[in-house]
Amino acid sequence: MSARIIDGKEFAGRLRARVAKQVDRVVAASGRKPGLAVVLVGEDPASSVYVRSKGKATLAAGMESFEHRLSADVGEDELIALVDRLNADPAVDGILVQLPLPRHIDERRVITRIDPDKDVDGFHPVNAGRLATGLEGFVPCTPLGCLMLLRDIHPHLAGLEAVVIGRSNIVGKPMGQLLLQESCTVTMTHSRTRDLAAHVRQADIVVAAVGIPGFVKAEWIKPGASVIDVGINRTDAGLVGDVDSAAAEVAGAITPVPGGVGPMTIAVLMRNTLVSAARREGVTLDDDL
Ligand SMILES: Nc1nc2c(c(=O)[nH]1)N[C@@H](CN(C=O)c1ccc(C(=O)N[C@@H](CCC(=O)O)C(=O)O)cc1)CN2
Repeated sequence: MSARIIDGKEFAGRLRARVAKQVDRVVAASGRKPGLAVVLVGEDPASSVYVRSKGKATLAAGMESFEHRLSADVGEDELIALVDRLNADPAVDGILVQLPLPRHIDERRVITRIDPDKDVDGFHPVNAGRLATGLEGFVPCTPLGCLMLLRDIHPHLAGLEAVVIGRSNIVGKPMGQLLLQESCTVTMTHSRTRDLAAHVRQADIVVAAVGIPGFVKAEWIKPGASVIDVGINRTDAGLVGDVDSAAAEVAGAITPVPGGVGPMTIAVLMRNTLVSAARREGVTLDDDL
C-alpha cells in the first residue's frame, strides 16, 4: 500500500489565500496594512532564501514588509536596539529574527527582548508558557502548520497515539503541547530515547523533527500511520527529510520533503502576522485561519 502524499505546498497556498482575503478588514478598521519586520543577521544562503520568501509572501498577502539585513559581525547590543525600535513602532505587528544567529550573539537574549504580543514566531518564553497553559498567544509556525495538516487528515484527533521525535523549543516541544491540547496521547522522544522503534511502532501519528537524514526507519512505522516529516536536510542526494523514503510504502499519509511541512511555515507566519494586527486593532477574523 502506498501512502497518501500530503501536499503541504497546496495546503499552504490555500491558507495564504484565506489570509490575503481578510487583510482588508484590518486596513478598513485602522487605515494601515498589517506589517511584518524580518531581521536577518549575516548571509547564510538558506536563511537569505527564507527571508526573501517571507518578504514576497507578506507583500503578496497585501501586508507591509520591513526587511532589516545586518552584517554577520553586528554587535548583540546593536541587534537588541533594533528589536527595541521595532517593538515601539506602531506600523509593525510582527517581529521575526531569522535563526540561526551567528555564534557570538545570545539567541535567547534577543528572542526574550521581542514584545511577546509581536512575537509572531511564538518563540518568546511568555508565548511558550501561554501555549503550555492554554492561554491565547502565538504558536510557532512550523508545529502549528503540522497540526493544520494533521487536522485535515484526522478530523478527530482525540485519543490517537502521537509520538514526537525531537525536543527543540521551535518544533518538538510546542508540537507536543499542541497534540496534547487536541487530546492525543503524546509521547515525547529524542535521540537518547531507549528503543525508539518500539515507541514509534505504537503511534497513529509520528512527527519527526530531529534533523538527521533518514533517521526514522520504514520498519518502525505502524501500517496506516500518519507521518509528518519536519526534517529539511541538505545532502549530496539533495533535500531529504528525517524519515526514510520507504516509509511511504507503509504509512497511511506522509508529508514529502520538499513540499510538505516547509511551505506551511511561511503560510502560518502570514496567518500569525494578520492575527497580531487584528488583535492590536480590535478586528474580528473568520475561524478558518
Ligand atoms: N525565526 C525563525 N527562524 C527559522 C524558522 C522559523 O520558523 N523562524 N524556521 C526555519 C527556516 N524556515 C523559516 O524561517 C523555513 C524552512 C523551510 C521552508 C521551506 O519552504 N522549505 C522548502 C524547501 C526549500 C529549500 O530548498 O530549502 C520545503 O520544505 O518544501 C520555509 C521556511 C529555521 N529558521
